[in-house]
Amino acid sequence: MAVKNIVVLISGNGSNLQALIDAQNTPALPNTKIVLVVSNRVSAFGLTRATQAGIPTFSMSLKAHKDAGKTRSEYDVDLATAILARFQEIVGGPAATAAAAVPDLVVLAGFMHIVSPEFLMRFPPGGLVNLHPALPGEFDGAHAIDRAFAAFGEGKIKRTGVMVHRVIAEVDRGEVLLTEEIPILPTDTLSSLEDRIHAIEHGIIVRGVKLALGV
Ligand SMILES: Nc1nc2c(c(=O)[nH]1)N[C@@H](CN(C=O)c1ccc(C(=O)N[C@@H](CCC(=O)O)C(=O)O)cc1)CN2
Ligand SMILES: NCC(=O)N[C@@H]1O[C@H](COP(=O)([O-])[O-])[C@@H](O)[C@H]1O
Repeated sequence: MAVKNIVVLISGNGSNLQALIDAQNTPALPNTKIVLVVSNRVSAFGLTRATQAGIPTFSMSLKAHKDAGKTRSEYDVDLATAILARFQEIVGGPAATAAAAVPDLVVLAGFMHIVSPEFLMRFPPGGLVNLHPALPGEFDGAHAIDRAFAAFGEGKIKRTGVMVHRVIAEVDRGEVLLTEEIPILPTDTLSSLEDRIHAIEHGIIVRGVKLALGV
């Protein structure tokens, strides 16, 4: 069976990317290869992780696009175009087949940019998944862990969680592939909760990608 080619989008530390790097082409994530890592922040340490693993990378900054007088929509088109062009260079093969090549899956692993329909329409439907540190329908968007901890402090919740979901235009509302509840303990600080969530994320992202690829 042909190897499943994965592109990972990041914005920061890349600990979830590292979990995928470590799992690729192992029984946890069989017959897979991360072929490209892309960041919207040039300073993302995840780019270093990818380079250390021998994985090609590039970054594209929204700020640089805006400084050049380009719109957010133009950034999204340019980003998708660059991802596909670089992917086709890497995947190779005869020009005709290379041009048709698209990633088997694009994984948003801490990618802190809301992608527009102009971006999504350039990839196969269902071809992107996202890891989000909250339960379905709760704390959509950025800073989900902080918001969950604040809600716990107000007595509104006693647990939070993480999920892997398909990416659609509506943020964090795509089909849920995997979810896991995480209790919030009375002794928790924001930091201890973050640590427990991150540890669970590193497992669920691998299982979620495995599920999404059907490997
Ligand atoms: N169209 C979609 N785009 C993205 C999704 C999605 O489900 N649909 N998931 C997010 C990941 N994410 C939560 O899981 C998320 C990331 C970032 C933001 C956000 O508010 N970003 C701001 C910039 C914030 C910053 O730069 O620190 C923005 O894009 O203006 C919300 C949710 C990935 N994209
Ligand atoms: N809304 C998306 C979001 O908040 N994603 C979160 O960013 C972190 C990235 O960590 P990493 O760079 O170490 O993988 C992870 O906690 C992930 O759930």
